Amino acid sequence: MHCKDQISHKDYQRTADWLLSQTQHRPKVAIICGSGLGMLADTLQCQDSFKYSDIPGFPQSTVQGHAGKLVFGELEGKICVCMQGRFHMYEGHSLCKVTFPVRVFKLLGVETLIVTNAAGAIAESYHCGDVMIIRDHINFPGLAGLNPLIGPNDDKFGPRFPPMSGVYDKDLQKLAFDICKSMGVSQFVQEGVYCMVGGPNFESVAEAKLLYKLGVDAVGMSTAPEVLVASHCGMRVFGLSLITNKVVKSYEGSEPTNHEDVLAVSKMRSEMLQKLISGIIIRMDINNNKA
Ligand SMILES: O=P(O)(O)O[C@@H]1C[C@H](O)[C@@H](CO)O1
Ligand SMILES: Nc1nc2[nH]cnc2c(=O)[nH]1
Repeated sequence: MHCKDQISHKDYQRTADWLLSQTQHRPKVAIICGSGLGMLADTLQCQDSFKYSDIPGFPQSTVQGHAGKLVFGELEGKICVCMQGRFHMYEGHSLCKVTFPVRVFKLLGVETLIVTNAAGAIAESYHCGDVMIIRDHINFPGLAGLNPLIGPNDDKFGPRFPPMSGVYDKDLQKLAFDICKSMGVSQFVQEGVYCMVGGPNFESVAEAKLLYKLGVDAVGMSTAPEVLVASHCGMRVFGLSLITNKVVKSYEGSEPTNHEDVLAVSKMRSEMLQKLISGIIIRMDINNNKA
């Protein structure tokens, strides 16, 4: 299926040019914040902040826990741009709209994309409040033909047939582990496979059992499209899932999942995630990385 919104290179460029005319910041790192995780932007100094509704061409956020602001700022000399709120397919956005900011970031000069999300645990050993470093993903909508890269390929961004093996940068994963160790929070840290489903409903028991059999560790409703588009245009990618709930895999006696609990757990872990992500950004140079 072809993306229903045709977006041309000029459209991305127009938004990028507008942002470049409004801020002196020239970010090398972009962060997309998941549900309830937008306070990561508060770590940035010398902020320039724009409501999505004021940015030409930008989609609008509709989900509780997604503030709908783009924040530019500095973290110990590293210039970053942070999305306080992302766009989801289940809000009715086409995947081109969901991933629109990523291509704009590329045109701003961003080289590294950090994505965070709230996700439900499928793995038995995971607990609420754990942080999962994403090793790989399963893009369920993509496997069924819902993919932001469908349609004419824009060669200025990347190739027609991009590889998706090794998308999540190994050096950044190792750096994240090291930082968690030095923060003394290794006991909360997992590493695994994130699966994107379309949402907005949480999983039925049978779906949860299926995901378990497929080797999924955590399930959510986002992230894979942004990661695909970032990787297609040559960005380095790092991703974190905050485990906000255990997905119900039994017909006996479990509490159903709800968005309020997702937001409550996000709030509980917000400080740790802030420290972890700022640590990664600050130490990227030490590891001789690109940003
Ligand atoms: O934006 P993310 O993926 O963090 O949000 C997750 C998926 C749904 O939007 C919401 C469900 O509570 O949290
Ligand atoms: N699909 C899905 N998305 C989530 N986001 C946060 N928790 C969940 C969950 O259990 N399932």
